Amino acid sequence: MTLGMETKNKQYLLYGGSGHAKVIAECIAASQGIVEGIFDDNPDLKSFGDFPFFGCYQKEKHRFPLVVSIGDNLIRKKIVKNVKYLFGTIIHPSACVSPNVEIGEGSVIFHNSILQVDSRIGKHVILNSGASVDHECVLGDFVHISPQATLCGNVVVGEGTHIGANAVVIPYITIGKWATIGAGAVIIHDVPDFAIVVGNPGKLIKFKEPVCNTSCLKSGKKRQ
Ligand SMILES: CC(=O)SCCNC(=O)CCNC(=O)[C@H](O)C(C)(C)COP(=O)(O)OP(=O)(O)OC[C@H]1O[C@@H](n2cnc3c(N)ncnc32)[C@H](O)[C@@H]1OP(=O)(O)O
Repeated sequence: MTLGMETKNKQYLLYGGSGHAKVIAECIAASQGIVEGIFDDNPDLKSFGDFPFFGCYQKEKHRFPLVVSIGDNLIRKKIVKNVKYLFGTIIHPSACVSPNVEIGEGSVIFHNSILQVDSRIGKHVILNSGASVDHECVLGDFVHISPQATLCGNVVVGEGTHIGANAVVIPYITIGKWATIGAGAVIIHDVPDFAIVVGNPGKLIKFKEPVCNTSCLKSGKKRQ
């Protein structure tokens, strides 16, 4: 599925002046879309490349689909909760995306990544450069699949989980929510929520502390 035609002349906004934003901007340009401006809440940031820079998020300027251009999954989730609804989905023309997939709003699919048949990816997901998500995978919201990572068929990844660069997950594995898979790990067993797993074969080294779930995000407090 090539979205180049659908994206032509379409206008977008970005939220987050990061390296990740630069890649998203190039994806938009490659699809002949237009970055109309960028928000960033950092008061020290005064400009971002040649793009119109708006500073802090302003609801009234949110007139085009927005992409939260921050790689950190938890920060991305916090931002999404605080902006009005209108999100864009960006797919670089070099990505190989089956026509039989579901892609949630706000998700970005970078250069040369692959998304195979009957996969479902949630909202605000990142498929980074050259990531490969094979048939019938299910990815929750706010997942990040890093460059060159490979999910074999029928892998399930929970909300907010980060799969590190070049990691490999064998078929039928379930990875919990808000977990981290280290760069280069090979995952051959299921991974629990909030776990950090590294190495080949993947070994659980610790759990994230403090553990933070969606209810803590709602209340703005960290779970004890
Ligand atoms: C375009 C982009 O840049 S997208 C971003 C892509 N980013 C990534 O892929 C980064 C993935 N992150 C990692 O691999 C990190 O090392 C993490 C998250 C797994 C661990 O980070 P931390 O929690 O800070 O752990 P820390 O660095 O303290 O390491 C803990 C132990 O695990 C080991 N370890 C850490 N990462 C790895 C890894 N990827 N593979 C093997 N062992 C590892 C460390 O050597 C250390 O071992 P030791 O206790 O025997 O000394």
